[in-house]
Amino acid sequence: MTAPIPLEEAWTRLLAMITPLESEMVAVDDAVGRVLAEPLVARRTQPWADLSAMDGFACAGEGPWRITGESRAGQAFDGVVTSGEAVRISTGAAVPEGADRILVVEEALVEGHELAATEAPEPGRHIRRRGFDFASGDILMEAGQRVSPAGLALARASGNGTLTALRAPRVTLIECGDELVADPLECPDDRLPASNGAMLGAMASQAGAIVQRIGPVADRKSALREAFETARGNDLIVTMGGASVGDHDLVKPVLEELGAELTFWRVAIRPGKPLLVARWEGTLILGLPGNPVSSFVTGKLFMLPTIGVLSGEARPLPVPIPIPLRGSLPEGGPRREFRRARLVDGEACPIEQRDSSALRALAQADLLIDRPAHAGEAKAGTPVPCYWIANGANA
Ligand SMILES: Nc1nc2c(c(=O)[nH]1)N[C@H]1C(S)=C(S)[C@@H](COP(=O)(O)OP(=O)(O)OC[C@H]3O[C@@H](n4cnc5c(N)ncnc54)[C@H](O)[C@@H]3O)O[C@H]1N2
Ligand code: MOO
Repeated sequence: MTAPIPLEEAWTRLLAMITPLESEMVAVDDAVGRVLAEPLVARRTQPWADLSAMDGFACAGEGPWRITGESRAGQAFDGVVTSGEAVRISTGAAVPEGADRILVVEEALVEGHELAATEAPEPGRHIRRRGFDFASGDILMEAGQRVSPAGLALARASGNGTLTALRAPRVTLIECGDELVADPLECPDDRLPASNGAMLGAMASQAGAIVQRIGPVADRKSALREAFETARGNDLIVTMGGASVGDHDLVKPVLEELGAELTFWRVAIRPGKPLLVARWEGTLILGLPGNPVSSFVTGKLFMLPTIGVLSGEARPLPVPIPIPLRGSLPEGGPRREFRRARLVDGEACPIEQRDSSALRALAQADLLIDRPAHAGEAKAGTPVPCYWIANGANA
């Protein structure tokens, strides 16, 4: 048996075997979660004219002024404002030609058509200049960027109805184990409701994948082989469980029988050591360990980046954020460890429970603290690298 490889080497070898998928046109309203294949270019200028940022009066020169009309959002004043004149204006309405300052309603004294100010408005104040946000032809988002809800709004505001994105990856998740039961309401005491498929399925969907789930599959080679055949042709197959060295751990032997090419097996991380990466025809295979926390951590560290590269993400690997430690951490062990932690008052507070089957502690964790192998003791207040996992009270 070969020794587990370091995480960085595992990432390098995994990323090297993934090719991004093809691109297609997508309606912007369906584009959230998709990754741009081409930059998003503005097709209009925003704002289209100088606009008022406040409700009040667009004034020319220092007051007092005479009110000569109104400019509303969507219905601009079509005259010119000359010195000593003003028009009523609403937020988002065009500032008429000649007006050089906005007097807000709260500081206006109106008597009939006469207008004075309790506070003299500064020239230029509360005016949003034409094109200050973006101008037609500007690149607003780069290829490789995932479209967020704000990105969708930007695409619409910039006059785009479609964009070019990579196809969403098709991912099949297979969970295996004789002890697993699909229906949590119908689970005898000596069995276990399957939970990893649902958890990893939700993570994959959130990452933009089209998810199919198979299982729970019995610990029989023929059953597992059949599951792989059903998933054949997908972009990615993720198995959970059966990845270790027990007599019933069948993922590796079945993949070998199917003629899959094993890229590596076992990574020097805790939890998650028995991770397997292979390729079967054009399909990538990730074999995640079955312990639920191990499944989650390897899902975060390997499945999501794989989906990220397939989807076209420019930066698929998780980015650590340094967060000061609450309390201290003892010296690290021989395996690089991902410790669950809560975010409390801006500090990373490690959760005592480290067992890789403990789902309650996982569901309470906001963060994974990345502890290098043989790390020295970390004292209270030391910034430690953390990955945001959004499970806990701050999700
Ligand atoms: N002799 C050794 N034994 C084990 C080693 C080792 O190096 N030598 N590694 C341990 C580590 S670390 C892990 S992690 C596990 C991984 O085992 P498998 O991937 O083969 O997973 P299983 O044995 O099938 O299951 C482990 C555990 O998780 C539960 N499980 C599995 N699938 C699901 C699911 N879909 N939903 C909920 N829970 C699931 C399963 O019931 C087991 O309790 O191996 C160690 N052993
Ligand atoms: O490495 Mo296993 O994933 O700890 O329980």
